[in-house]
Formats: sequence, structure tokens, C-alpha cells
Amino acid sequence: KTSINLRPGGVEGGTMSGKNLLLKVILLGDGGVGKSSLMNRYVTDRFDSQSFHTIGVEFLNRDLVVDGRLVTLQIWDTAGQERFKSLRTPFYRGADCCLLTFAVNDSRSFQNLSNWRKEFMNYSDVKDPERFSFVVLGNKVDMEQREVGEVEARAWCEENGSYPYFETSAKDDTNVTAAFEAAVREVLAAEDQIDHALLSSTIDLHGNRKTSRSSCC
Ligand SMILES: Nc1nc2c(ncn2[C@@H]2O[C@H](COP(=O)(O)OP(=O)(O)OP(=O)(O)O)[C@@H](O)[C@H]2O)c(=O)[nH]1
Ligand SMILES: [Mg+2]
Repeated sequence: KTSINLRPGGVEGGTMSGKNLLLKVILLGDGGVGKSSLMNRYVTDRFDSQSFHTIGVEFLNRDLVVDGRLVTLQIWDTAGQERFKSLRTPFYRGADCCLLTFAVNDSRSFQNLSNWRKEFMNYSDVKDPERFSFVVLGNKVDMEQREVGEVEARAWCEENGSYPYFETSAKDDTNVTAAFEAAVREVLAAEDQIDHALLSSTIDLHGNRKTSRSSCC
């Protein structure tokens, strides 16, 4: 299958070797939890222990193959500090997946996950909130002093929509690739469901047309 149907908001880009899929994922979470560090680890394989707070948004692309499909992952990294809210929210539209990020040594950042999800929903204009793909990242697992346990984090994910959960460290490169690949898989799985729904509604429509024709002629 070389062409893939996308719901509104997704973009299809062309390449020399056929069509490849451009997916937009967005990193949200409190200032300092490690969003920029995760993106930089994944795209450039570097870690900076002295990074600056992000102002507004930045994005980087990385190509990858997931389950035999060539995908360009466009990662949007946002500023988590409250004062930058108006600079980040215009960029939520068109996202295919949202990575809700907290730091395991900062319980406040974990408690704020539901606020981040709310903010995303308010500004992203997602058509079907129940089906939208979220992935949750508990970052900084290399740190000694944890304030949020894995069991507690997994329970939140389960209760709030069975979101995949990854314990990551941008510093040690733990689960970073796995987390971004999971985001792609979540989107592809959601697309497949929509393809199936479209297919069955097409069949229904044909059925209806046939019935109405035979009744009027
Ligand atoms: N120990 C450890 N430190 C990390 C990790 N990820 C990020 N950091 C550090 O945490 C600090 C904040 O990281 P950033 O990536 O800038 O955080 P951010 O979420 O982008 O913050 P904002 O841009 O303000 O929203 C930096 O000093 C990073 O070096 C990690 O996995 N482990
Ligand atoms: Mg940042």
C-alpha cells in the first residue's frame, strides 16, 4: 500500500520513492521536564545538561521506518512555562499525536498532565477527542530521587484513556526511540481504524443507493 488516507490535519508529502507520510507530533508538559532534551536526543543524539528554556515553539524532522512504512516525523517542541502559553497554543492544530511529558522527580509536573491535555484539546480543534492519540512520557528516570512511581503513572494512563506510557531519560538515552516510535504506531493504528470505518460506510452508501433506485424505477 503506497498511499495512506489521513484524517484532516495530517499532511502527505511526496518523495522520489513514492509517497511518504508526514506526521506531526507535539511535545507538551511543564517547563524543565525535558521536552527539548528528548527531541534533541532523538533527532541529533545529543544531550545538553545546560539547556535553555524554550520560547514559543521549535520543530525538527526525522525520517524513520515503522512496520515497513517510511514516515517523516515532524516533532514540535513547545515552551512549557506558563508565560509562553499564547506563543505555543497556535501550533497545536494539525497535530497527529500529543506526547504528554512530565519528570519523575517532579510530582507537580505529573499532576499537571490533565491540564496539558485540556489545553491541547482547547486549541487543537481535534474532531474526535475520544480517539485522539496521546502517549505519556515520564522523563529523567536516571535521577535518584523520584516523586512519581511507575505504578502510579501507569494507573493514570490507564484511567485516562489507556495511553501508552514510557519511562525515559534523555540524558542516558533510555526509551527515547521507543517512545517516538510508539507515537507513530498510535497514529498509524488510528488511521487504519478510520480507513476501516470509511470502507464500511462506503459499502452502506452503495447499499442504500441500490435500494432507493429499485424503489423509484
Ligand atoms: N538528569 C536528567 N536531566 C535531564 C533529562 N532531560 C532533561 N534534563 C535536564 O533538565 C533541564 C530542562 O530540560 P529541557 O529539555 O530544557 O526542558 P523543557 O521541557 O524543554 O523546558 P521548557 O523549554 O522550559 O518547556 C536541562 O538542564 C536538561 O539538561 C534527563 O532525562 N535526565
Ligand atoms: Mg524546551
